[in-house]
Amino acid sequence: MMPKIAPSILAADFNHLGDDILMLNESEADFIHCDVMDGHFVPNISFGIPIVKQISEITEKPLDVHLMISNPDQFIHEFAKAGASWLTVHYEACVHLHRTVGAIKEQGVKASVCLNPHTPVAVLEDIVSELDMVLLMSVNPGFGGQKFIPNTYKKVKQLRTLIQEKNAECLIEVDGGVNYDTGKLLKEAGADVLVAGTFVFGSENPKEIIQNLRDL
Ligand SMILES: O=C(CO)[C@@H](O)[C@H](O)COP(=O)(O)O
Repeated sequence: MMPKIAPSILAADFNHLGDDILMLNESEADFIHCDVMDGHFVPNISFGIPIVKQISEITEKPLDVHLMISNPDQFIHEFAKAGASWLTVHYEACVHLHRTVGAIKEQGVKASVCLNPHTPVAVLEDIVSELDMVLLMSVNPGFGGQKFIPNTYKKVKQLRTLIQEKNAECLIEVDGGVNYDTGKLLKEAGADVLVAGTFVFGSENPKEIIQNLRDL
């Protein structure tokens, strides 16, 4: 099956963000991936609710909002109101993960949980059947343009096995260092959604890159 492609606007040109969003409307992108960073859970600050809201006003694509923040429960309602179709929280940031997932669903938003590179897939055993998506980080979260961590291929396969064992209906998304080479191997390992920032926006022709990633 063709992977879905979620360009990460962290690598977009923020002086012309509107133009990049309109360009994505014309592309084959399946989602727009929005990386929200708080300078506490991750060592970087990106953007927050007002930017997500403004993007939602002009995009035709579902917004896939990745919350790299501490205490995400505090902001679920606000991000849902701002137009998120998908909300991803970090396993490592949630003490009561089951409650947090329930709170996301109560807003009518698809619920997703993210694992950092060091967190084993097995921690999701008792929650995977409640999830719409799992996001596997293939770099340490906080920055675009980092090198892909190859252990991710094994985690994708383990997660696919877990999803099958539990009869869950849950997409596998991978984020960080995605290009044609890593993207192809991720697809073969069983990934459903590829997030790509630098590879898309660092190119002369982002729409072509998105198309080619889908056709891998
Ligand atoms: O969440 C993150 C970084 O924390 C990612 O979404 C990156 O933004 C992916 O960027 P590239 O590795 O594709 O540049």
